[in-house]
Amino acid sequence: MESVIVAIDGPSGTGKSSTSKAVAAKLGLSYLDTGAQYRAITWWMISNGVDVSDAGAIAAVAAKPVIVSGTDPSRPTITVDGVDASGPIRTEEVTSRVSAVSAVPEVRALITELQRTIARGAEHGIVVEGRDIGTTVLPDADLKIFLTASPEARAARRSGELKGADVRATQEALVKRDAADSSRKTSPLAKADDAVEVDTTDLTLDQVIECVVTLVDERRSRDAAQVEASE
Ligand SMILES: Nc1ncnc2c1ncn2[C@@H]1O[C@H](COP(=O)(O)OP(=O)(O)O)[C@@H](O)[C@H]1O
Ligand SMILES: Nc1ccn([C@H]2C[C@H](O)[C@@H](COP(=O)(O)OP(=O)(O)O)O2)c(=O)n1
Repeated sequence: MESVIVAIDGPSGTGKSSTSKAVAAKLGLSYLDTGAQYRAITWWMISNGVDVSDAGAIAAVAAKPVIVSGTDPSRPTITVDGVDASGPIRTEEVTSRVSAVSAVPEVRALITELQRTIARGAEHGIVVEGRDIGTTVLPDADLKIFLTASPEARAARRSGELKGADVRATQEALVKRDAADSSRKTSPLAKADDAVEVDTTDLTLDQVIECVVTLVDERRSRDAAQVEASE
């Protein structure tokens, strides 16, 4: 089977991580959570006393942390300087600061390069999820998906995860982060022109997974037919 690269983008709570992991596991592909990488560098900045409202200060030290992502979809990992960061990157403190850190062009250049290296190294192909994968990181991806869902549905999903969190406050924080991620100058959250948009508001997670697996299969059949026709 030919290697395949799938880019899955969209705002927070649309189902990118759950869908990407499941699709990668079903199809025997690697999996990369690029949001976790931006969270990891944000955690490092906070832990090292860097003023995250100062883009210059962030840029000056952006190359220091060594971020390593494990790409097995059944057990994704992330370390910073050899330390497991999977817990600390999900704190409210990191979530509220990640948009500022990830808007710094030097940070994006370094992390984008890391993401391309990981994608190139994935033997059987990879599902990469984020905000700018289809537009900037992997513009030649074989399949691009853009997931959407209503702010209400996304907030309900997120507050279900953060046990006891207030849905309204969660929705406000989420909408604010989307606005910051969509309006930054460098590589904003955006749908690529050739991405397939899937509104997940009224779909179950299983339906979304099935939809993406079908799109990958269709893409592979189309490629196989083209190769046959050219032989
Ligand atoms: N289609 C769906 N219907 C209901 N819940 C979903 C759906 N997709 C994802 N979820 C749930 O919503 C939460 C956020 O999903 P996640 O995959 O982390 O989104 P994202 O990576 O886009 O932020 C998770 O708890 C997940 O199980
Ligand atoms: N390709 C990416 C992925 C994430 N980011 C930034 C912007 C996002 O608000 C943060 C966190 O992303 P993450 O996917 O972990 O966020 P959620 O799981 O959707 O809450 O990272 C980015 O700028 N570019």
